[in-house]
Amino acid sequence: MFRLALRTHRLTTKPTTIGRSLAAKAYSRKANTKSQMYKQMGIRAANGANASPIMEHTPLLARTPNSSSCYSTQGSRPESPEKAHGVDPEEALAKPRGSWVRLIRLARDEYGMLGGAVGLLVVSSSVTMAVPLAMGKIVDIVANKAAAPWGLTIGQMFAALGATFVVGALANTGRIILIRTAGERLVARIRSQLFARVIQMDMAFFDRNRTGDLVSRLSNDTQVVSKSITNNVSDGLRSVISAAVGVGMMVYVSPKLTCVMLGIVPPVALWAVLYGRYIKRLSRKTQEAVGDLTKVAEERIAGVRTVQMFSREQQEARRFDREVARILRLAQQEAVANGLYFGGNGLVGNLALLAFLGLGGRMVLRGELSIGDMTSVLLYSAYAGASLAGLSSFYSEMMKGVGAGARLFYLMDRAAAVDPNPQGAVLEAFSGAVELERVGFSYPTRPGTVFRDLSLTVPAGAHVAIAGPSGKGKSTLAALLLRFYDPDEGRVLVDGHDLRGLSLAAWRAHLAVVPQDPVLFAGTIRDNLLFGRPAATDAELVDALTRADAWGFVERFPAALDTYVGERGVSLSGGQRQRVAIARALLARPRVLILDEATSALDGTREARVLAGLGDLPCTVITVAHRASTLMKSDLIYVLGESGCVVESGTYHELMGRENGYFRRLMAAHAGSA
Ligand SMILES: Nc1ncnc2c1ncn2[C@@H]1O[C@H](COP(=O)(O)OP(=O)(O)OP(=O)(O)O)[C@@H](O)[C@H]1O
Repeated sequence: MFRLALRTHRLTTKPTTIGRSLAAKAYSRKANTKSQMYKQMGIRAANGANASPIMEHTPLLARTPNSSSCYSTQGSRPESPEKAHGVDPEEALAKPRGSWVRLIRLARDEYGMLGGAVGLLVVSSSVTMAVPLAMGKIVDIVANKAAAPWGLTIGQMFAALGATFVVGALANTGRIILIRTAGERLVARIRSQLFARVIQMDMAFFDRNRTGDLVSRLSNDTQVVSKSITNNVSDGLRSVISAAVGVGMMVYVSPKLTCVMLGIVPPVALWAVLYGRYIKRLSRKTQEAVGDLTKVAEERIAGVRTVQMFSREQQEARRFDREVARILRLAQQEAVANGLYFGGNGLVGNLALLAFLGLGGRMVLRGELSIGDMTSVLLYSAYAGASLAGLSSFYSEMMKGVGAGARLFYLMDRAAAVDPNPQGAVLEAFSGAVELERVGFSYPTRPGTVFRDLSLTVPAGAHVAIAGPSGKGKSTLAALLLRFYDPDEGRVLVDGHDLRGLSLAAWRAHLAVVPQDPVLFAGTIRDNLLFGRPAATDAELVDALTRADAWGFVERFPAALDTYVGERGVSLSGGQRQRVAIARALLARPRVLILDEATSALDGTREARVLAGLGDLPCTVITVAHRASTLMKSDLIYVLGESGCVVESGTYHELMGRENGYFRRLMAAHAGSA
């Protein structure tokens, strides 16, 4: 079934190409010499006029590392300080992106709801603002035996006031429901958009940013932002309405008293602006600190086995405490700022009240003002004063939102270092031939060069192995083929096309990589396999597991394919995880399969069974391996050396036959250490 499916795969690989590459591969296993293999693959001999890239490269590769023209630059440049704590250096250099206008625009899909809420707010605020006037009238009715306004009886006046309050309460209820709903919808939308952005970021981004910080942005920052433009805007508008109506009514009742009370506005406004700016800075720092805290918690809980293995629970608890203390310090700074701000405001308000009572009392005594009017102005000024405080807290909350928003906008705006080129070419008939042409590469977070002038060719359908000492770039090759990174120099070619010209998603569909420590997702074995190809049937799952020598143990689990594998696949052994990951890769029907020490946890017999299961696959297989048993099965081996380029290439027997050859010494060292 699986084989049938492979044949009908949508990749319309030319039958002749497959046939030729398979025949070449089959033959090459029997062939004793490299020249026979190349000949069969249709590649001309090394000394021919039109030698293939492999053969052009061979004389260089045949040199020992000392004689190689490649020279080591690894670590030659000073390493950039990698991010250990706090902000991604790239982000720190990015221009500030948060502005309140942009923040408000985030909520454009909720403008309707927010508009409705504003309408209801006007109703409820109008009701609230009618209270002081009504109070003043009641005081005058009681103190001066004045008549109720508009010819109403006192009973009717109380009934009308009661009805007005009910309308106000209903409007307030509606406002709160609309605002909360708009806020939650906004959080949900920003989270979805942000996650979709983050999951598409290039690997350099993930090298710099840690999971916990990104999770914190998705959970905390989104909430701060949403609150600042829903609840906060609503409260701010209520303050604006209260302040405007309050001041208007004060002017209407007594312009003279109003002037005294308005004298406090300029200092309070200045105080509020200073406070808001301070809070904005503090908010950004707090969000970063919360990000770091989440980072530490996430990493240490995920790695709890290692923590306990080294009995480092206390140490890690202390590390967490340090992060908690950092947030606490920032919260304390905010508390002090808060206290000073509101304490100062209260003092100014009370001093203004004293001035008001002095002047107002004198006016009442002189008969310039009734007690009821003085009561009204007093209540309106209390409302207006509270609104001023509300306005400044609106400003500081907005600034908090701008601070948190900057962290979100950075993610939304960041251009991918690797262009996914969605309009790029799609290789419908990809043969599986891969070539690296004079590739130079260093990781963006670590300038020391990994590859310099690296060239190698992997013929279609061949089984090629990459060998070399640890840390010389074997896994990096897979990363370049996946376009997790683009080379700094040179090109990666597939069927002669530069990878950068291809649609990234379409290209990756041709490729499957199984790393040494593959990650399985929390779920069942079936869920994990279907990740490779969601439409696969059970028979195809079993076939892929059989090829990966995994069906034997899966079948014996009581729940078989429906066995839960735990987070990152922890409830499987390392070897079982590797084999399930190989099966998952096979289900993706790749034209190029990269096994990056993907069988390292298996014993020799099991590894041989897995490799035998892959033997007749119509795809190019690139294996990163140290073991002689794996390397022996390859048609061609490229050996990466100290110099960041290929130092030798050939079949296993050719390379082992070289007196004092690099590969031979490498294998001897490996055998010695094994
Ligand atoms: N994401 C990364 N960011 C920065 N440097 C990296 C990254 N991944 C690998 N490196 C560095 O690049 C170099 C090559 O690493 P790579 O993993 O390709 O080596 P390798 O040959 O596969 O090693 P091994 O045999 O130990 O698996 C190493 O010096 C490594 O420290």
